[in-house]
Amino acid sequence: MSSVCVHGLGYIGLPTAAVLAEAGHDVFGYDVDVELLDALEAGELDVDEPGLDDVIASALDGSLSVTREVVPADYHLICVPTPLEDERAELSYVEAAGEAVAAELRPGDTVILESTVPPGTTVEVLGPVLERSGLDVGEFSLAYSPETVLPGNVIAELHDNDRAIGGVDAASVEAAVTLYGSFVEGELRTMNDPTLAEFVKLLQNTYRDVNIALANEVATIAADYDLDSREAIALANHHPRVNIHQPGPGVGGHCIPIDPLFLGQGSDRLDLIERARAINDGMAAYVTDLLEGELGSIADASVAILGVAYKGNVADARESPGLRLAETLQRRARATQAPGAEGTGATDAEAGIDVRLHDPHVTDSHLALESLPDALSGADAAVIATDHDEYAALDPIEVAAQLDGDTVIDAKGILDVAAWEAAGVTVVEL
Ligand SMILES: NC(=O)c1ccc[n+]([C@@H]2O[C@H](COP(=O)([O-])OP(=O)(O)OC[C@H]3O[C@@H](n4cnc5c(N)ncnc54)[C@H](O)[C@@H]3O)[C@@H](O)[C@H]2O)c1
Ligand SMILES: CC(=O)N[C@@H]1[C@@H](OP(=O)(O)OP(=O)(O)OC[C@H]2O[C@@H](n3ccc(=O)[nH]c3=O)[C@H](O)[C@@H]2O)O[C@H](CO)[C@@H](O)[C@@H]1O
Repeated sequence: MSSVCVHGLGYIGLPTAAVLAEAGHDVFGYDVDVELLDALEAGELDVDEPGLDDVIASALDGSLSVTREVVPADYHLICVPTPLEDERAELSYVEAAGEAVAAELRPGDTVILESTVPPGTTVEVLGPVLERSGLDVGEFSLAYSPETVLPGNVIAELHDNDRAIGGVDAASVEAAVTLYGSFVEGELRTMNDPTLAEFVKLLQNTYRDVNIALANEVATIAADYDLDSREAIALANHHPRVNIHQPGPGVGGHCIPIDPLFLGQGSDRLDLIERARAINDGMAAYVTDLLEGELGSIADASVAILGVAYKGNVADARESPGLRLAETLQRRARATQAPGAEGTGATDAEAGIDVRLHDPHVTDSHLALESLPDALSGADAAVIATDHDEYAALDPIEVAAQLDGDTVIDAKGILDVAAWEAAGVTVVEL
């Protein structure tokens, strides 16, 4: 077993550190966020992921220790953020982690980058930073191995997913295989090229984004033919080589709306990929059109948005389709009231629209979330923007009694339309 220093104890790094400890390694978890380290040391876990708190708690009782300084280790695993800023991947966190590793790097150690990055980052950005240690690549091992876990199923996927491993040389591949082989039950797919592994990771999320854009466009076309898009997609998917994804109010989360754009960092050939982004982002305007179609005008409407988490049964509201819809409704209402006033910063009250937000999972105090009765009470319409189980289980008779109007836009296709229509609700599905 080896010593492993994990850099970045967020959504990816903390479970990875815990699973490595579970596999018997001596794991040191390092993060620049001191409050996070304090909370971990105090055993105060704030994780929104099934089964994760138990795994982390038992790792902290075992061979996972929180460290306030980067320590020398056989392996350094870098799991720091790589946000998109001004259309570029912000790599300063990777560089900072690289510098901290360089200060402790010893001949024979292995550095593995797990963060999602534009192709070329491991070799062109991280490698040179690590060489500030005085060691050349080759004297230490260097690899890229992307994380592919699905939020909501992290622990299982950490173990079960196949893993791409791209090393700068055979020794780097071998070192990374030894580490991942200690806890991964999926296939380890190795390549002597970190850039290829970086590219493959981006392709996976790009495939999903483009496929969802197809589903979203199909939904708008099906509506023009008065057809149920989900039924049509399900029927089309019976073909052995067809797998169209599901339409929705947009694509959210910290990965899929962002990662495809990383492909554009070293290439100006993105075309379909950028169009897919625009189609997915444009679903907020399409849902707004649907509301206008039902309500006539939204300028003075009260609309309850049910769901600001980016997807069902999670608490993460990053790149939230529900919040994008709220902004789009407000912009459209302003433009409707005073043509040309779009983007002038007029308030809701001036525009007359009342957008209420509800989410049973999200706890962000900045979002002015309302209780479900407050959100629904007297509203002209409700939009299901997230496929939380709680929304699928809503009682149509209760909701119909709370709403003033009778329109529900089911942008996630989770309601039993017959039951809702029997309760007097007009359901518009995507
Ligand atoms: N969240 C996901 O579902 C997911 C899945 C696959 C890949 N990824 C990728 O993994 C990477 C990490 O994502 P995340 O969701 O865990 O992010 P996160 O924001 O949850 O956690 C990152 C952590 O890194 C810490 N950090 C920042 N700079 C640091 C430094 N120099 N040294 C040590 N710690 C530092 C932050 O304080 C934070 O706690 C990103 O590149 C992301 O795109 C995320
Ligand atoms: C290739 C892949 O699987 N990658 C996963 C993805 O995780 P995720 O949680 O971001 O992915 P999704 O569950 O797809 O959700 C994204 C958004 O798309 C909407 N959606 C989804 C399906 C659909 O048919 N129609 C939709 O509209 C959904 O509501 C939500 O807003 O990225 C992680 C980080 O890289 C990966 O680690 C993880 O493997």
